[in-house]
Amino acid sequence: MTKGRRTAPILRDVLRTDPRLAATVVAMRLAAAVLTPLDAVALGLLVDAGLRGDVRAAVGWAALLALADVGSSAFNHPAGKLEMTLREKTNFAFERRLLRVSTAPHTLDHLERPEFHDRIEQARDRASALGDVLVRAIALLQAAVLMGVVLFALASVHWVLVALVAAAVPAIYLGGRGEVVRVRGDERAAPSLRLADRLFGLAANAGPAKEIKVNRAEGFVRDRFGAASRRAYRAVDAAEGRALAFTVAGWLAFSVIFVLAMAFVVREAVGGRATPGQVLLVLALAIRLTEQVDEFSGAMSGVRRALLDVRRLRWLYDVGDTTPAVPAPRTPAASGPAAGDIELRDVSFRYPGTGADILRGVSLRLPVGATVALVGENGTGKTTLVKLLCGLYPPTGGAITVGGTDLRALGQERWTAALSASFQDFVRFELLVREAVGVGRLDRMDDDAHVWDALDRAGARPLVEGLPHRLRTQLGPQWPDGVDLSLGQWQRLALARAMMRPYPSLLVLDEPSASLDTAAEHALYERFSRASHFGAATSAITLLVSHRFSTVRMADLIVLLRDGHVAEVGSHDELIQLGGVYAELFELQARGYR
Ligand SMILES: Nc1ncnc2c1ncn2[C@@H]1O[C@H](COP(=O)(O)OP(=O)(O)OP(=O)(O)O)[C@@H](O)[C@H]1O
Repeated sequence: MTKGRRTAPILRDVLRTDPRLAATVVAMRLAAAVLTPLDAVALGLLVDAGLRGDVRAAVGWAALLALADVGSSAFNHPAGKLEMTLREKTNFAFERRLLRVSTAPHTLDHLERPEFHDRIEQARDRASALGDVLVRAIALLQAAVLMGVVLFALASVHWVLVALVAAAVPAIYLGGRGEVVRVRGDERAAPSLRLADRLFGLAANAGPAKEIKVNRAEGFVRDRFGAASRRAYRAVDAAEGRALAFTVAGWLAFSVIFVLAMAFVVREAVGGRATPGQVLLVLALAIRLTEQVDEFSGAMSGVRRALLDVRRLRWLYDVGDTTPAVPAPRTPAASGPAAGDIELRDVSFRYPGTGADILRGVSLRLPVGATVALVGENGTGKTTLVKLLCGLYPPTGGAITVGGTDLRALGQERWTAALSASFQDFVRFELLVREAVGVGRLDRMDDDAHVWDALDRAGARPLVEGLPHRLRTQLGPQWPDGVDLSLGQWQRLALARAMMRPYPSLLVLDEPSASLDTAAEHALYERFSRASHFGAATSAITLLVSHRFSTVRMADLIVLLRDGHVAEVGSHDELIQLGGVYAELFELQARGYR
């Protein structure tokens, strides 16, 4: 497909964002473009009428002068405001598309691929280009129409004066070249500016500033910030110097013609072939033209720059090629319940774009109703295995089945609906408490009794009862009346979120108590161990990832991962009897607590 054809749908979308608003802005800008040079025409005619002693005509031209001046401001000013709205609306429409692209795949791997992530980030940075392209194109149209009116008015005095408009062409061209040089300078400065921005964020935000202060690294950050900003401005200053040379050359050419045109019209007036009003008219039009040279070259390079950015966004429209599809199921789509024993058969996994298998030959059966604990050293692949079980990645080798059905045949949507999970790096949803918990099951978000039940199951009721507006408390200190929570309190809400689905087929608790205090952790596991806890009561499989062996020991089945494969499996007693790595680690931790 050609470049033009692939850019066209983007531009069409830009126009479709709010066509009525866009048409209003265009109409206002065009009206202003016609009215603006009319003031020069009215001024010239007013002077001539005055010199003739024709008071009625003078009053008429004065009225036109006032109308042209007031009218052009009356159109231009609100048009500027409407353009801001148009730009914002276009940005939002684009961000909606970006969000759709990022969230469309059911799997996670596209988000973890650095090149996809970079592209999304860059696309977001360029989102303003779409609004810009429209607004700049309108500015270009306005400048072109205005110059057309000026050309017509000059020609009405004498055809030679058309040279004045012709002289604007090299000035516009050289001004445009200057803009291109400026843009390149900005691009060269961008990495240093980005670095300076990140460094500023490190020093000025409470979170990272803690570490900076404790390590006495303020001077280091300040020096790096200074060096990065100096680098950025060196690039910008050099570009400004060259751009200025282009602009000055353009203006010199225009000024020479300007002076010659004025000399010509004055000579015509002296010879009685032009009136004083026409001299004034040409002078006023030349001034208008001077303003437009700047406008036109600015708008032209703006459109060019925005189009360049728009072209870089074309991949979003071909996103079907860039987001990896979940491999086609080997078996036909299943229709039975997404429940039953989970079985992993010789599962291996490698993150996209990496060279090593993180999981190798993992074979396991997770029986219905069981609590299975996954243990192992840092980086052995526990969270990776959890992501596979949640269907966030398809295995690169082997298969995962639920009740005998391959997860891929089950369909990610159905499997996600049967899952519930709370992750170690839980999200702090800065919403109302009811919503932050209700996200766990959207169709019951507004059911207060259901939310309270989930809070009960996560042991978070006392926390919410202590908040100023209970379920209706706004979370997040930067919102009006928003409250902040401690890390452990946020984790309790994350747990409650996982409890919104009381009967999942798989409940994943990845380090669910990492931020909980001892009493809260104890209460949590008490609740789990009661009545062979949750799993047996609901036929869910509970998968627990934890480094706390005192917690792990109550699981029905303990799986020890080592270097991406299953090293030991069994109950606590069996593994202690085995006297292997689990027994060693358990003993080590138990000794630590004595
Ligand atoms: N998105 C990713 N892309 C590439 N490699 C990854 C990705 N996520 C994790 N890894 C790598 O996979 C390995 C296993 O990571 P994983 O998070 O599964 O370990 P873990 O056992 O859960 O560790 P921990 O106990 O520290 O939470 C690590 O070497 C890690 O660097």
